[in-house]
Amino acid sequence: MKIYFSGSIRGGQQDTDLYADLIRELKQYGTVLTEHIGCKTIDHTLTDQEIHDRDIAWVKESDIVIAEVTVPSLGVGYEIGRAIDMKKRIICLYRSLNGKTSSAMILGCKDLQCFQYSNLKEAIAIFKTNLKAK
Ligand SMILES: O=c1[nH]c(=O)n([C@H]2C[C@H](O)[C@@H](COP(=O)(O)O)O2)cc1CO
Repeated sequence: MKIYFSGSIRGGQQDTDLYADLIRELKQYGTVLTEHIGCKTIDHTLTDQEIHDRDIAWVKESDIVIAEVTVPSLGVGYEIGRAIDMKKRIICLYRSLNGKTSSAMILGCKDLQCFQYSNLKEAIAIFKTNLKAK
């Protein structure tokens, strides 16, 4: 199974270490196409168009999109929208921080499987229940 993991970069990188942990867990279920999202170092060798075209090609190639949507990100929202149009299975994970929740455009979309969680242990349990190990 090919997994497109989506998480904030320019929207804010405060959760990058958590993304790395989630990606490490997801590798038990398939190939993660976007390991760079768990890495704080940004590759400045690619143009914005190259990043966009590469990532949309990866979304197309993927069997499932798993998005961590706690940090609001235009790119993550855009990828989710494109993946919906491509009829991909999409799981969104979000944490409630300071009483804030995620967008109604995510939580209210019936094409998405959204799960609230608090920590890595709970995310691991969500993966176990909803994904098949390879
Ligand atoms: O350098 C990048 N590399 C990259 O792969 N992306 C993609 C993957 C992420 O899931 C998403 C993050 O969007 P944003 O940067 O708007 O937070 O966009 C986004 C950027 C920068 O916008």
